Amino acid sequence: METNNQDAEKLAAAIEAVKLVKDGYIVGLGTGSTATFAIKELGKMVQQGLKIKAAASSIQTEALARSFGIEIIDMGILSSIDISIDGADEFTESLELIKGGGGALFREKIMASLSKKTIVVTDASKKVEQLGAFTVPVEVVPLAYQYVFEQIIKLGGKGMRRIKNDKTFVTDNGNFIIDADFGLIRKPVQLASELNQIDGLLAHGLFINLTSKVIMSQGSEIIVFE
Ligand SMILES: O=C(CO)[C@H](O)[C@H](O)COP(=O)(O)O
Repeated sequence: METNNQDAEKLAAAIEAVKLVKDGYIVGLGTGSTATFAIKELGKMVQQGLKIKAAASSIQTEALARSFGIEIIDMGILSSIDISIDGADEFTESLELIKGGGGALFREKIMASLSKKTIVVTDASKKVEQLGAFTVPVEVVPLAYQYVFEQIIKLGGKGMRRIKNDKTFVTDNGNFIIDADFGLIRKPVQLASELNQIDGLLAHGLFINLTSKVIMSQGSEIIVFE
């Protein structure tokens, strides 16, 4: 369960991250509760005159950004994004992440790939020694569902179809999510590369070499990993 303290940490990390946004930037907007704090802060800055355009990593984020008057551009026409700000479900000091708890991993991964700088904002609960306490979300094209599910088992994982409100969760791209439990992940680079080879698997939540900086808030302290 989220605590007020966790929310205060998320807000503090978000406030620190938005300081890196400059006039004229194209900004990538993440998805989730921590990214939401950053979007709201950026919204205030836009209302005070900051000139930015933004690419959104989910339909929900796009609606929130527009509600603050942030101009949205289609990510599909961009060849680069100046900076993106997003959350994470887990991160290590070597800037490897698990993302996708909110189901936006595919767009978030494309956004991070396009970004000159990707800033991850977190509270202190997200820092781990080794990834894997959080299951790895895997976005799968529905017709490949059973095939991908069985490939995950072959890699030593246990898959679970994501369900929300008693129904199969459907991503913004019309796909399903398998939450794959690989236990503690000793070789995230190897696992990421094995998952990348599965046909029908659109994206997985292991984000390797995609993060410039993690801004973590812990109590009244801001700690930066880069
Ligand atoms: O990857 C994500 C969404 O797909 C989020 O960034 C991640 O789930 C963290 O969310 P929150 O900030 O709510 O803890």
